[in-house]
Amino acid sequence: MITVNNVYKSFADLKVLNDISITFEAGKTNLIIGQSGSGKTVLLKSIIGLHEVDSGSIFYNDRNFTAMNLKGRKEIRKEMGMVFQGGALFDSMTVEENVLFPLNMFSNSSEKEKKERANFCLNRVNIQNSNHLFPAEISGGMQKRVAIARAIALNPKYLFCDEPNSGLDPVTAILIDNLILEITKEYNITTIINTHDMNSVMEIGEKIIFISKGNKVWEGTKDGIFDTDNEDLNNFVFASELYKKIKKIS
Ligand SMILES: Nc1ncnc2c1ncn2[C@@H]1O[C@H](COP(=O)(O)OP(=O)(O)OP(=O)(O)O)[C@@H](O)[C@H]1O
Repeated sequence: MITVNNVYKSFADLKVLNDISITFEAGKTNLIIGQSGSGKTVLLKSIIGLHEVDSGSIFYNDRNFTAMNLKGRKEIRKEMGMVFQGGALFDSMTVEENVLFPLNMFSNSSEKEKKERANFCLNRVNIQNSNHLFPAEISGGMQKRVAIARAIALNPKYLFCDEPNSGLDPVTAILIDNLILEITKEYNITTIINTHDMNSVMEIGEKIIFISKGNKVWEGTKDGIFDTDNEDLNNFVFASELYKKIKKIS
């Protein structure tokens, strides 16, 4: 579980996060949604410690991450997996080397064990016979799967995904979403996903948090999202013609 308590964050005069409090539960896909510029990435980066918050606190289970020194944070970082926008694989490394990277950084296992673990993770995301290929030689969907394999290499307790299916066709996007959902359940991970994508919300959103102009204005389940009176959320959800039609039908 990750708990965000009364977090504020500004850049000079720009107030980006305003009194944000959220509980992200383990074994669930927690989706942060909101318009471009609403503060989703700043929130995610604050949670993982890439931004220092101005005030408030972030707890990993009962551990106060905000109050920790670098050494303490490093221990918690070992428990985090990350899938960034665009996959963010290292272009100069092969598929296998990409997945070995966190193992080489943080694990004391033998070379043989690390290789076995990398191959287990690649198998888990259905990547076979591609260990020697470079990211430029595989499709966007495969790149995302390799990024997920790399993110789970160290058996994370916490998984962070920033727009994990950006740039993918709708069918591949749903496969990636479901892979993240399955892994979350299988390993009881606290998973936080930033997304604009209403298809992801409907496919895998177990807990949904809607951020607007740096404020948390709504949280609930995907079923509740169509019944809300919140005008900002309605504008976001029904921005596409498809969802306007769904609203009319339901
Ligand atoms: N390092 C930074 N310095 C100054 N301003 C920043 C910084 N990072 C983000 N911002 C500003 O904070 C606001 C929120 O940005 P953020 O990237 O969190 O939005 P977002 O909701 O993730 O948008 P998108 O969905 O387009 O990625 C924006 O106005 C952005 O310009």
